[in-house]
Amino acid sequence: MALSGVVGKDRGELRIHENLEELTTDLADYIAKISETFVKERGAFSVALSGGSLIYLMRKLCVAPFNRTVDWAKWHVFWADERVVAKNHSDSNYKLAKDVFLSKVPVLPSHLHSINDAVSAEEAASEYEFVIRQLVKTRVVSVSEFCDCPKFDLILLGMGPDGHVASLFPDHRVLNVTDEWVTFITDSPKPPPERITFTLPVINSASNVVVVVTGEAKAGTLHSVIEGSGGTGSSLQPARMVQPVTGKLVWFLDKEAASKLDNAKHS
Ligand SMILES: O=C1O[C@H](COP(=O)(O)O)[C@@H](O)[C@H](O)[C@H]1O
Repeated sequence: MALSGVVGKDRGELRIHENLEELTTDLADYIAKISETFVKERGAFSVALSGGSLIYLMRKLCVAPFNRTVDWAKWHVFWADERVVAKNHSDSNYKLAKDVFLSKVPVLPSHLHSINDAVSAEEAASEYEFVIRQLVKTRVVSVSEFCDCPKFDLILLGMGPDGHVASLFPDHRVLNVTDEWVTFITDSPKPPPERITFTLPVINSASNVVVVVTGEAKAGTLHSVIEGSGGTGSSLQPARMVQPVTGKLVWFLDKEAASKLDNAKHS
């Protein structure tokens, strides 16, 4: 049973789980319910994935009951960030998601919107934005009422120990990009260096944003992001900048990641 709580105005809902077994079940259930809502409402579900530990924590989506109850043919899968490497490279976020769960469910191959891995990071970012713009025109992806941005039904993020989300790293110039949907970096502090990433305005335009954080090693950063100053000096941790304009933000945590949160102690 997850402890649940709502934190400060822009910090969203916390779901704190006793162990990974509970977290993975709750996460799969939550994603399945959001997908059902959007498939009923508009006949499609647009979901953007990240890489890293998040993908392993989504693994229950490909087992019963979710493998049978989710309307996989209506899913359109995107990547909130991707490493600019070949699709069969062990660093590829696409490969990770494909290996761990996408190859085990009936998502249509034409609905897997991965980046072009044969061009430079800059070209891959601009081509990916073009692809998303076409899918906004055909309403596969909704559009924001507030800015020139796509409105994904769900964006799933992990958080690195430094507070990075997608490939938005602390103090990096990409945090200030507001005139592009997808941008690129060639100097990622975490290898590999070349990546594409959704920009903050795109993340904050989504209808739902889920951030999944596990393990004691991230507890200090998580405390700073959720209950502390959100960074050092004048720079905010990227995870703190995740503040959906009208969408819902939910944090899926295990008790180790949440161990430094006052909110967890008092729930
Ligand atoms: O490099 C990346 O790292 C983050 C965090 O990964 P984790 O394994 O510490 O959870 C991930 O969310 C991002 O998509 C990925 O490209």
